[in-house]
Amino acid sequence: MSGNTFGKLFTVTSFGESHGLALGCIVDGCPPGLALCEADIQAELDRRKPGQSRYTTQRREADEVKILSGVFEGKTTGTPIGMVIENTDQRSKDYSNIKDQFRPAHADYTYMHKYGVRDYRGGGRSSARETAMRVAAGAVAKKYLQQFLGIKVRGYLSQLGPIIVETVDWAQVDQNPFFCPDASKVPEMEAYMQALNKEGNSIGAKITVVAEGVPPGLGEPIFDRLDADLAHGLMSINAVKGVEIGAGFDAVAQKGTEHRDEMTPDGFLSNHAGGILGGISSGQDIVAHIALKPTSSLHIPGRSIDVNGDAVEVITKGRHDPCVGIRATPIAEAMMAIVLMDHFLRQRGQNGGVVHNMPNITPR
Ligand SMILES: Cc1cc2nc3c(=O)[nH]c(=O)nc-3n(C[C@H](O)[C@H](O)[C@H](O)COP(=O)(O)O)c2cc1C
Ligand SMILES: C=C(O[C@@H]1CC(C(=O)O)=C[C@@H](OP(=O)(O)O)[C@H]1O)C(=O)O
Repeated sequence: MSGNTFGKLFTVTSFGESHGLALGCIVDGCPPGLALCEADIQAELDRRKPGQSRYTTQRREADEVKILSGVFEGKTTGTPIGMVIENTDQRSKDYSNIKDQFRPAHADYTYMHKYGVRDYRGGGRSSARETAMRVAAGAVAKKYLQQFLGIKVRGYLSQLGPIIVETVDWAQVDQNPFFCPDASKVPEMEAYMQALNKEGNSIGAKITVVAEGVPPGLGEPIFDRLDADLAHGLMSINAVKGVEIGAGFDAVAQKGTEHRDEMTPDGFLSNHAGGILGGISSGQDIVAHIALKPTSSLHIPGRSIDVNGDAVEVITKGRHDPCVGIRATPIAEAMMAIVLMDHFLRQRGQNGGVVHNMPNITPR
């Protein structure tokens, strides 16, 4: 299988470049009978699309999705679901002066080493524009998980540079351009981003993503552990430099008595494990955090080399996200939903379902 496909039983293959004609994906493995229409997908795409606030890239794309196949009379048929989005606002000329130069921290240098040729119009295939298709595929998984299993996947911005979010009110997440769950932090974020934009610099961010209602028993014990697959899915998002499940790196400083999630007949007493034990879901909320690096394309000159190996100063024109994390919440949700959907199908294939004759441990 090529590196352009993700998953084992619920697979997502994407194609397309940022400045090409279109982006598309094929979602294979979705069971028949799920009511699905373009509006279901569009609602998720509209959360991710560029050009919606002054704190994101000013490239303006409608990201209007067309479903080409796999849906008949409003329901999935079980055959591959093909979806496509046309690119309309490329402005490739902005990149002509750096076509032979490598932007430090972007993928230009490594793509050239791997392929010996590079689509220098924008980020080409390395542009996070590709994540539109993950969001489209994730919308299918999200809908199935919610409708047939009662699983809800949602996320939020938990840190923007030095600004840490401590209070989570889910109702506020979609009410501001940051996906911030604490409205009282929004003015601080706006002021921070305005100062950053003036400086022409970029900043990192952290996203938290949570799946509620996941039954115990999803996952695999060894290589394809649910946490390993989640880490793969989340780390596969552009600019992600770290993934934590549950306590993550905080576990280093914890003692066993603090970290272990004790159980009572009424449920777990804490969730440091992030809902996964031995690679298998415990029935608690699945909690993951991702760290996104600051955007590499900057108007501030940076030292680099060109295709001949000569020293150059790179200045990137084009339109860029000053903080890529601001738009990453729907993408992280999509990747978590895709992984859970894949493991649900695997569990159904091997065990015929997810309900076992187990003591009734109520998830916290
Ligand atoms: C939602 C989102 C938007 C992004 N926007 C930009 C951007 O405008 N300019 C840029 O240089 N990088 C942007 N990136 C990051 C690049 O796509 C990424 O750094 C590049 O593909 C290299 O991959 P790596 O950072 O994972 O090594 C964005 C990433 C995400 C997730
Ligand atoms: C277009 C989108 O974001 C792009 C992500 C991106 C990058 O390098 O990742 C670089 C910029 O675009 P280009 O490919 O033209 O350089 C962003 O505008 C989008 O998300 O739809």
